[in-house]
Amino acid sequence: SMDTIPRFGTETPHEAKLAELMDNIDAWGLNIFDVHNYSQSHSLTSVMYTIFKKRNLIETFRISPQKLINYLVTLESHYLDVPYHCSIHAADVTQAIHVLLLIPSFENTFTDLEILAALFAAAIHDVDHPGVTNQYLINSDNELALMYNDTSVLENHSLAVAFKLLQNEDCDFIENLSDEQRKILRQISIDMVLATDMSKHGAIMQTIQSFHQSLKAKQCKDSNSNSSTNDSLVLTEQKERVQLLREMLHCADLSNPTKHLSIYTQWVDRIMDEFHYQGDRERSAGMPISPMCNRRTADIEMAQIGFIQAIVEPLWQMWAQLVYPHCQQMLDNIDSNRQWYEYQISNRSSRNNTSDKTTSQSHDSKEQDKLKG
Ligand SMILES: COc1ccc(C2=NN(C3CCN(c4nc(N)nc5sccc45)CC3)C(=O)[C@@H]3CC=CC[C@H]23)cc1OC
Ligand SMILES: [Mg+2]
Repeated sequence: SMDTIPRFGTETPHEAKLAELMDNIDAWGLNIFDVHNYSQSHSLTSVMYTIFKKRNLIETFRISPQKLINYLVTLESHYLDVPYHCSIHAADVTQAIHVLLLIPSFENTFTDLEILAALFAAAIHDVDHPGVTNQYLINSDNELALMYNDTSVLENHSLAVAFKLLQNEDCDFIENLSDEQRKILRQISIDMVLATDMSKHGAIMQTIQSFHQSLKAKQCKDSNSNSSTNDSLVLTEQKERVQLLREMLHCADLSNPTKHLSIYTQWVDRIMDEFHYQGDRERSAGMPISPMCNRRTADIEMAQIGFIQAIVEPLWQMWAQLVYPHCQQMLDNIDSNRQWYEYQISNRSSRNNTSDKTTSQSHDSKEQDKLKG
């Protein structure tokens, strides 16, 4: 019954503190690491459950709250304890896409089913990620590369794991969706998660410019000029709405540099931990060491400046243009964060290097050791 389900989906002695944090669930500035700590390491469950309640999705799709919690807790437990691609990353990306969906331009754009699919895709998109890249799995003849013929190996695997978990009767929170709705949810989720493979980044950047220009042309000026959303995007084709959702999840997946510096640098520590563990394995296996993965020659600041300039800033500039002025904060954070890393580099020459900066995160490397094989 309802009274057995805690307010944020999981039992925690810090419910008051979690409530305070969840007041910011609609804000770009939510501290997902605090949510993880105060939810007893259930950030993905508590964020998803809170968003579902807030968006009234439990009523709209007659979802059993208990089955939703069962699914979320099981999904969360299938994220591995790796430095970056853990359940906190899934919670972070899910909360980010929730905020992007709140942008006034999209007030009348997506159906409830598309919103359900988008949040689901974000929550599942990296489940059971082993903390190494597709290329590493291919180069090391990993079972997963064999299974998926070297094609979007990690993304295919996460989708398969996530949908497998849904087959468990106790976790099937979408049982009351019609067959047609289930088919659409599955179709949109597959499309969005496969698009988080960075090998698809170029294709997304190719089409985004012309696609957004066509959308701006269609943008309807609301006749009632004093309404809050005087320029909402209305797209008649589901195909176009899914393309927008695909870009939105890709933006959310590449949103670390759009966050406040104190949050962003924690993600940098984590991704570099993960890349350096992979580089250690490549080195000891006599394999070529992948870009940014060699801890002995790592230039963390340069890698971030390259990541921002080559990938993150161009993508977010396209996105911000479409929803102007609603993503200015993201562009401002990207700019100040890039400048901070440039300042770190300019500061190197004058700073006497007494000790190397070790990453501030100490991670249990048991998941990484599994891969040593
Ligand atoms: C916080 O800091 C970070 C967070 C995430 C990543 C990721 N990086 N990549 C790729 C990006 C392109 N990459 C580049 N390769 C080469 N050769 N040159 C260059 S210049 C610039 C990049 C680059 C390879 C890794 C992934 O696929 C991850 C899985 C899905 C999304 C993004 C994730 C990266 C971060 O900081 C670097
Ligand atoms: Mg991924």
